[in-house]
Amino acid sequence: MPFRRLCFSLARSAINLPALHKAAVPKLNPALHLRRPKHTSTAARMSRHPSVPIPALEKADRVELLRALEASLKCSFSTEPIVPPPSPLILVISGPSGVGKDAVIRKLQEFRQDVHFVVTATTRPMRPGEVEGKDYYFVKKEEFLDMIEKNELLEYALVYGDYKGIPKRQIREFMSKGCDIVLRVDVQGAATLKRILGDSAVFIFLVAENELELVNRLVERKTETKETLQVRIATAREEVKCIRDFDYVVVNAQGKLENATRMVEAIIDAEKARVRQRTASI
Ligand SMILES: Nc1ncnc2c1ncn2[C@@H]1O[C@H](COP(=O)(O)OP(=O)(O)OP(=O)(O)O)[C@@H](O)[C@H]1O
Repeated sequence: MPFRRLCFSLARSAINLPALHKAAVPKLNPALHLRRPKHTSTAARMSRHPSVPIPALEKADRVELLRALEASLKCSFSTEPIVPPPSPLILVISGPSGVGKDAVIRKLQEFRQDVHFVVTATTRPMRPGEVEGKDYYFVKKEEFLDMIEKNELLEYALVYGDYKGIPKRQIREFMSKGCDIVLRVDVQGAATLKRILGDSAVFIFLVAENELELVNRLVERKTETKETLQVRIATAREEVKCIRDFDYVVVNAQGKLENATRMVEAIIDAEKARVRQRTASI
């Protein structure tokens, strides 16, 4: 006998249930039970599912029909959800510098309220338009080293001469609220996170449609010097070779930011529909 049916039978025969987990007892369908006529015969009183002839389907009143079906199957139809709510996800969004990681994440936050972008701590200087606590936590090098010392970071790295790291506390806090978590890391960071989180997180690699567009985007952003531009382009060439280590690749084509963001949303939806859910614990 399936476990759920066994629990239900125990409840029916008034055996003491407190030791059993409450969630294991199916909820009865109130619509059906409220409208049940009172049993009159002794046999009917002895049975909670007296035999009721199944009425003709075309003419039957829906409640009567369901009651008759319950009776013939000798159990009530449960209103418990068939599958539990999906687990919160950890999404790791990575890709070469300038590909549009920040831009996609910003859009994603517009589309979905239940996504929390974990704000990375960094020692790099603030760029024009960036907001403390929203884009990054801008901290001094000494503060960052202190966070490393106290094991407060899930992952950290020295990127182009500046430290970047992911605070663990934020992830725990928002996952416990049922939010999906978005981590934004460079490709080197994604490799580290893969070692730490394995298959418990979803790894997405963002690319431009071609190298020329990526370079254009970096130049347009006007945040780079000639030297850093060269380093970023050379690094991007190497990073693209890592696509195979990711679960998904999303093309963020020129002028198609919304399409790329919708694709990330579709990935989230698909992950939520997985039979074997990923379960991350930090
Ligand atoms: N689909 C797109 N079409 C046109 N421009 C875009 C697109 N996506 C992003 N951009 C622009 O490209 C530039 C780089 O994007 P963004 O800063 O989000 O990249 P990033 O991957 O976060 O870079 P980094 O890793 O260097 O911080 C920004 O000026 C952004 O507005």
